[in-house]
Amino acid sequence: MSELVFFSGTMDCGKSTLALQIEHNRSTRGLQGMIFTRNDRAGEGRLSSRLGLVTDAVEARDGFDFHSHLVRHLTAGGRTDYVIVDEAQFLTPDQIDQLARIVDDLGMDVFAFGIATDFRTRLFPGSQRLMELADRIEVLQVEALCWCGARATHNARTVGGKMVVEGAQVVVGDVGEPTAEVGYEVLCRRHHRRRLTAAGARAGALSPDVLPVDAPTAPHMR
Ligand SMILES: Nc1ncnc2c1ncn2[C@@H]1O[C@H](COP(=O)(O)OP(=O)(O)O)[C@@H](O)[C@H]1O
Ligand SMILES: Cc1cn([C@H]2C[C@H](O)[C@@H](COP(=O)(O)O)O2)c(=O)[nH]c1=O
Repeated sequence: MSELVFFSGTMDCGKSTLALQIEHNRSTRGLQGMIFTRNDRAGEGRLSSRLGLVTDAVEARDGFDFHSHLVRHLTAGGRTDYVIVDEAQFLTPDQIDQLARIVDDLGMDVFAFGIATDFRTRLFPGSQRLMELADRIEVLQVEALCWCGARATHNARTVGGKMVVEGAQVVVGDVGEPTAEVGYEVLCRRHHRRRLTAAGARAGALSPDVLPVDAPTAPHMR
């Protein structure tokens, strides 16, 4: 029975790497995949992983119809056994419905990869629809870590190095580039709520305002 599977996790937890591994394992067994993406950092029509692997993909622009694309391909004599979609959070709910139709009407597995929530901790519309329709939701096993060492569960956006909670939902960017105008950092919920990034924590530790270590501790803080 074919399935719509949503592989979800924070930024930088290995989603694109897993997409490329699934593609590799299936294609080396003679299966034929159709790979889609939208707004990959490596540019149009590319699916890239931070491990350095990259492959060509069909860019799903605004108004792109996945189901019609597959039907046209099959009608022209093409073959497709499974579908991979990276950066699925950027798709519209209608496009996710098209992916479900590919599973149900064309009998293909569809593997969709994406982050669930944006920098404000709100679901992306495409991810919300995937959660509503997917046969299975898989949370990636490799833990991206917050600077404090806890599992990172949320994505923070920084502008000029400072964490922000307002702005456009979609701004393509990367983690680990603190000098970029717009950057991202994965955090645990506690530090996302407190808006405390690694740079903020470092600055706090160096601040002359912090109490000396031998200062008496108030009872409620012990
Ligand atoms: N130099 C490296 N050595 C080993 N693993 C790395 C290296 N750089 C990145 N990675 C791994 O790649 C993961 C990011 O993979 P990627 O597929 O690009 O993530 P995602 O698509 O979820 O944003 C990191 O969590 C890390 O495990
Ligand atoms: C949190 C958040 C992220 N984005 C963008 C930034 C990246 O281009 C992608 C996520 O890519 P990854 O392969 O999962 O690292 O999404 C965004 O546009 N808006 C956001 O709120």
